[in-house]
Amino acid sequence: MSDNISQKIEDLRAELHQHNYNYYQNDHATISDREFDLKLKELQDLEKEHPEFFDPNSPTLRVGGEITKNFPTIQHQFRMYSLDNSYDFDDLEDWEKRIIKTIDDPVEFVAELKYDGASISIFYENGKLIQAVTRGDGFQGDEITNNVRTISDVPLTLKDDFPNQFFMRGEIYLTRKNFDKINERREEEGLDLFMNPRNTASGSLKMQDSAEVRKRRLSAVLYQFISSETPFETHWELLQNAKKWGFKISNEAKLCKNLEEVKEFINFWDEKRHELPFEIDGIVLKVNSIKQQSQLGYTAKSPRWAMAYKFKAEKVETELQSVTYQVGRTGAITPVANLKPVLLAGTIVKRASLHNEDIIKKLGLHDHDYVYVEKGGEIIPKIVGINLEKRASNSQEIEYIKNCPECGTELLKLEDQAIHFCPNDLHCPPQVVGRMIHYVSRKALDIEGLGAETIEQLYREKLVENPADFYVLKKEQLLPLERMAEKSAQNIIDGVEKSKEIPFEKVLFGIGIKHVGETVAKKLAKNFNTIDDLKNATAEELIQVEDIGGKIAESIVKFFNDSENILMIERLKSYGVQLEKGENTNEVLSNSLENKTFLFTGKLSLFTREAAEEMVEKHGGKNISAVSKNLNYLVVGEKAGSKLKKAQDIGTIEILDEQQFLNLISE
Ligand SMILES: NC(=O)c1ccc[n+]([C@@H]2O[C@H](COP(=O)([O-])OP(=O)(O)OC[C@H]3O[C@@H](n4cnc5c(N)ncnc54)[C@H](O)[C@@H]3O)[C@@H](O)[C@H]2O)c1
Ligand SMILES: [Zn+2]
Repeated sequence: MSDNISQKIEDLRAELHQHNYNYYQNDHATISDREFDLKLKELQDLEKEHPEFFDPNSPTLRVGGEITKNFPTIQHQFRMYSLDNSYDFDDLEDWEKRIIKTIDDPVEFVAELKYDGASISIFYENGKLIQAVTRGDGFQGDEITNNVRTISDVPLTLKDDFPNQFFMRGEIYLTRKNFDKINERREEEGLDLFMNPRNTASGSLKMQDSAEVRKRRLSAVLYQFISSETPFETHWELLQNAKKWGFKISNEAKLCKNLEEVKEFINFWDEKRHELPFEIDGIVLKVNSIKQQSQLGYTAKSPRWAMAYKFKAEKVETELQSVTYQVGRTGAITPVANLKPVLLAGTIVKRASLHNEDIIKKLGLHDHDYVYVEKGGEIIPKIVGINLEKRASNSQEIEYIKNCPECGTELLKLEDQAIHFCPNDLHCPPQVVGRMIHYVSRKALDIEGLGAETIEQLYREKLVENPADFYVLKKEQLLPLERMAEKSAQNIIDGVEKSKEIPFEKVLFGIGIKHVGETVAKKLAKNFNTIDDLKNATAEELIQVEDIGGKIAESIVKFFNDSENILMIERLKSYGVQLEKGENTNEVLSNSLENKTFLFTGKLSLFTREAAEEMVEKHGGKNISAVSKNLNYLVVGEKAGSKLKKAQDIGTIEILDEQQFLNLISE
């Protein structure tokens, strides 16, 4: 008997360690948070009943994360704990009872949203951001200061009457909107989509290149002040003051006099959370009085003075009406479950993604099954189970399609990938349209007036089939189209004409060679002067170029081996599209800094001096080498010395930190 239990405990521990690893290290969970929490609870209960199997390394006693080898490891001066979970009001009442056993005075709570992101601890000294560290295993974490500096919600310098030295803890997260943008871009570039904002935020923080981190447009909220001396008596006052010092504090936090008010807060947000621009997975409750907090103290893993309340993922049952298959613009096939419409988490759900064949098989889905649908960590509703009792006896198992529903071509599946795709990239309608949409997109040829819808129409009318066709479009052909006024038709014609000025590197990106994203296109344009040089390059030669690997090289060679592609290129050339490097490779982004002079000093951490000077030039400004009356802006990094002093003495020079400089050029 006890052998069985010990085995069960060991199994659960091993399984949970693995899930922790998937979740924190790989940013790719394989079970839902709820399932994880249930297993953890099961282990907790078993350990409580059987203290003889105690193990200090059990996942019940440890914070799940770990440090990585990619960043310097920093010991936390104050340990970073996890939170205990509660799932209903009974759990909360039990928690209050435990508190009352220790505390005699009335207890107030601060209720906060539980942002679903990655936690961070940021050290400030004399009002300056010094260091940012991840939670790691709670005792030590990864030092990711440069990455955190790129997040505009995190102040680099403080204002007002801040304490000398302290840590601010908070959550780095991604808004739904920025998450969608990242995925749209990834889709354009033919990359796998990210699963949810949480693991994207957490993964972004672990990138080595902080310039890439900046592009992810992360957000941050700060929710905890930590120091050996606390300047206020309550958590609530600390939050209000932190706001004055310049921190982004959640506007939704609320001071609650008692548990009743806490419950109201929870009920409110359980319903309204879907309207927030970011995801939360629950509510966090904290005892307001700092004195009471220290009386309550900590368990091995979490503070006794705080509690997470986790929302239930809503789950509903509905009928599967059919499975259809979508062909993406890159040829990827996505099976979609069409459902009998049902209300879930505030929206009517009619469809759920089934992702790929393996998932359908794993579910064992039959036609017209009654399925359970959940909106959990993923944005898109998900089928999490089947009500087998309602299955018709003669129902058939869903059989995955063998051919492309759009063009009939036999589908392919790469060994290391779960998805099928249609290899007919030149003639499969969604892929043909996708390629043209990509060509006109902002980062490619940037043809205004030509949106996805118009291109679809033009394609249906057989007016365009590949990007070269845009250049022979006539106004008379456009005018008969639906909702096409004289002016919009002229805009398209003008936009197409203007695209002939777009530089080579963007054209290279635009023609849609698989695996050639924006950055790769830039590298190629640096190394090959003309499209013909690129066409004539062998795979071996291509691999010599920085950042070009075998997969990309192969794809380039394949592209130029296709006669239709060659024909398109020749046509583009004949219409005057830039297919070689122009003389003026220094592209100009704006003239917003015209007549303004800049100088950079000190240790820069958001960008290199070279990159900064390039930015100035691209916006029409000028870099000069010394501080004088002619200088308009001095941008100071860390440890700026004599130049800063001299500039201050002159008095007319505007002094910016790095963030302010970025704000200036993005205005
Ligand atoms: N699906 C999986 O495989 C898997 C694996 C491991 C963990 N998980 C999930 O992660 C949870 C455990 O993660 P955890 O240890 O980070 O605990 P947690 O997410 O349950 O709670 C602690 C964290 O909440 C965050 N937080 C957000 N808003 C906050 C606020 N206002 N105040 C204080 N903290 C706030 C902080 O980052 C803090 O570290 C599990 O309960 C589970 O749901 C899932
Ligand atoms: Zn096809």
